[in-house]
Amino acid sequence: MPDPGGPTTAENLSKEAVRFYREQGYVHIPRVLSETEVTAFRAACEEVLEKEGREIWGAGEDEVQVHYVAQAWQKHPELRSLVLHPEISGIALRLAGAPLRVYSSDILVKEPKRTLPTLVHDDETGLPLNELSATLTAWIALTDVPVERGCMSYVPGSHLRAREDRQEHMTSFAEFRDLADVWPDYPWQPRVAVPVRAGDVVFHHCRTVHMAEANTSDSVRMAHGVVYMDADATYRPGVQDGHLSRLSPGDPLEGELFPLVTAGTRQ
Ligand SMILES: O=C(O)CCC(=O)C(=O)O
Ligand SMILES: [Fe+3]
Repeated sequence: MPDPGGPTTAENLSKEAVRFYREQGYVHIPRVLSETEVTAFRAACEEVLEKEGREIWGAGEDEVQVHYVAQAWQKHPELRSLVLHPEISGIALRLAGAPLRVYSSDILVKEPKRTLPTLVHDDETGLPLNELSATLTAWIALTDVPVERGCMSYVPGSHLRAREDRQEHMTSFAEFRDLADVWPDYPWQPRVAVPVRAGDVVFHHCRTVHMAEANTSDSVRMAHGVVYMDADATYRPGVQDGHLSRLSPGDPLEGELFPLVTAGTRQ
């Protein structure tokens, strides 16, 4: 895909990038954040990590895939402005081609030398939501992430696979099925590793199969994952839905905890 060279904005995002995303289920958008923004957002993530502590994605302290802080955007004003960043959310809107709301944001850390690969999954399985069609994740790099530091990899076109090859939902982690069980063709699919520089963003559809490498480098990998959901998504009891406990099944997710993303407005 031609690279325009300067910063990528919601306005100058190419039609090729949108087409690539719709066909492949992911797209790497270079230079969305400036160096100054990366420094500020990374500092905010470090403050939240320090203050809130972090949870483990993985089997235990010796088998960490990722350290994370959930709902991070509600824990620091700077991170609220990251999830509502006009270019990131504006690009998400153009890729999705449908109205979106912020669902969640996670700080995603892989410590050097001691983190395992992130397991193969798609995001739909773990989202406690109905009515997903355009829902996507913006994976925002706040450090350089070459392959050796734990970059993301994607199975191109996997968001378009048949329903019988997907685990659409789970109500507990015990239900989680290995992807090769769910999708017998998975082991023969190509995977594309996407190394990124700080300030780049990779977007992926909620059904796109993805994973991340281990961090075998000497320094930390810091990223921020923002899930932008279909604006009319409703609650479907599932995993990691403690923050939705005031909702009943089928309720819309609205209001200030799930802000609508609007093109071109700084909020
Ligand atoms: O950061 C990682 O290693 C995994 C992140 C992920 O799965 C996601 O953002 O959907
Ligand atoms: Fe994911």
